[in-house]
Amino acid sequence: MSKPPVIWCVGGSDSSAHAGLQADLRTGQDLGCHMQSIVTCVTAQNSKVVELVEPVSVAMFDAQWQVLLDDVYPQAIKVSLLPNHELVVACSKWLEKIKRQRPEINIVFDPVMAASSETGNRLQQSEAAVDLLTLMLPYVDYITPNLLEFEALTQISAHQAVNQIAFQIIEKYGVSQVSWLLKGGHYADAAATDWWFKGERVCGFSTEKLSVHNTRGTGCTLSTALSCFLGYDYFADDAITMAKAYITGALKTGVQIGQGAGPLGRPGWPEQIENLPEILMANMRLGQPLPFPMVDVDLMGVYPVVDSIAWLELVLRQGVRMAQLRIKDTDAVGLDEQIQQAILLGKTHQAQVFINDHWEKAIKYGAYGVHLGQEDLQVADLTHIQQAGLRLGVSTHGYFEIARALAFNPSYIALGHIYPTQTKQMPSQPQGLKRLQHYVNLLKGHYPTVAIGGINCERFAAVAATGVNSVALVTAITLAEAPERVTRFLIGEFEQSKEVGNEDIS
Ligand SMILES: Cc1ncc(COP(=O)(O)OP(=O)(O)O)c(N)n1
Ligand SMILES: Cc1nc(C(=O)O)sc1CCOP(=O)(O)O
Repeated sequence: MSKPPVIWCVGGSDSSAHAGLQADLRTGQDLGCHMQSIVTCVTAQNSKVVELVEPVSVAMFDAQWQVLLDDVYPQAIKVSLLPNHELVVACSKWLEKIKRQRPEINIVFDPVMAASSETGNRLQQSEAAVDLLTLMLPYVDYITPNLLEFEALTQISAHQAVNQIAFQIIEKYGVSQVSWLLKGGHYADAAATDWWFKGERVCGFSTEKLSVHNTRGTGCTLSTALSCFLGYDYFADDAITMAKAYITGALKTGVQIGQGAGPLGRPGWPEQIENLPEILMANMRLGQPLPFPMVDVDLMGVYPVVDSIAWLELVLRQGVRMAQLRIKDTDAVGLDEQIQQAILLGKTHQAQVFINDHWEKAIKYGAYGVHLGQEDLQVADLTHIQQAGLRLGVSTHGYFEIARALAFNPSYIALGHIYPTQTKQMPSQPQGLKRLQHYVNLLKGHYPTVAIGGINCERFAAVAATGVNSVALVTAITLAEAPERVTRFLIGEFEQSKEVGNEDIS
């Protein structure tokens, strides 16, 4: 069994366990991480009041860091409540040391200043906020203030255009490694949009604002979930998408414990498609409100992606019912003729033949569907493709791209790349089977799925066993010694995996 990521949480003990370290530990446990803690203070609080806050001594604080460091390095560190100035100074020294030794460890800082319970003491002495950013920002990768914390710490108004906020963050703190995640729960909008600022990059993660009562620990839970997903090595945009989906699920499952607002639920790995945020980006085209026509899922299965009519004919003759013509050269001789022949072959074999990239020609000649990458989605005339009755397949490489693709209501979603591939230079690491399984679980019953990238005869059965609707292959077929036999073998394997899947259900 693979080891769980180790995540350190630096923060205060909350006797009610609605927020603070107790909420952090439950979140990490829920996401399969091993959580370790560095206590900054003990608080006596319940769902209604913060009665007393007692910081630990700097000696105790240092001893916790040292003893953990003597034993193991974490994959990520989440820092939250630092109740006084001495502990802010001590924490920044530890972070400096760790960043010097292991710059790859992600540091997430949730600058807690006050509890959201109705009455009581401030959690952080006001003098601790002085120099907080100066001391912490050099070592932090993510900072996750809510609107009130953001304005109090930066003196930048959160009530202005997001490009203006981005500009002022750069003006004040320079362009750095720091990602600012400005949480939108306190805005008086119908939507809860968290804005991510990193240098000039601005991106919104938006969900409908939920009208729920049990909201204690929202900030702790979001920042811990983010730390956990970073600990699993997800990219920043994927980890933020997942953390937002997680917090939405947690808000929906909150429980009334005590007399004030109760704690959030712990909804497990984000696999509910309705909890994925809508992605908002400048210059990103709006989604496609009407769905594209559906594909016939029963005809999906083995999905060869080939670059010539000869190959297309070969695979269709073996019984393949879904295939793609992928000719990357826009100036290829006879491109129009090849696309027309591909469409005709699809009709002859009653197969779903997709055309990669060349959407205008696909429309012109009446193709069954087109397959587009994320960049193509920004430039292709999707309304025209849809009105012409073509299906749309979309490439994705993680949660962020999946969330973005959903706005277009595509006919299927391709998930890549699962294994290392020789066919194409990929900017990211292979996803592997575990991530594929999560994506399939997320999309099942909503969108047909296709796995692609490095899938060969040996790996095929394990990929099919995830329940993915289709497996796309290039070299497993085109470099095979006996491509006809391999294609038929894979068709048989896929049919068998469906039978096993059906047995599982019954
Ligand atoms: C089924 C399937 N999935 C992914 C791709 C890759 O498409 P794209 O992102 O457009 O990259 P190129 O194919 O253009 O390299 C695909 N073609 N088919
Ligand atoms: C064309 C393509 N797209 C990918 C993606 O992840 O989007 S991976 C890939 C190459 C697939 O080829 P092979 O089966 O030879 O590895």
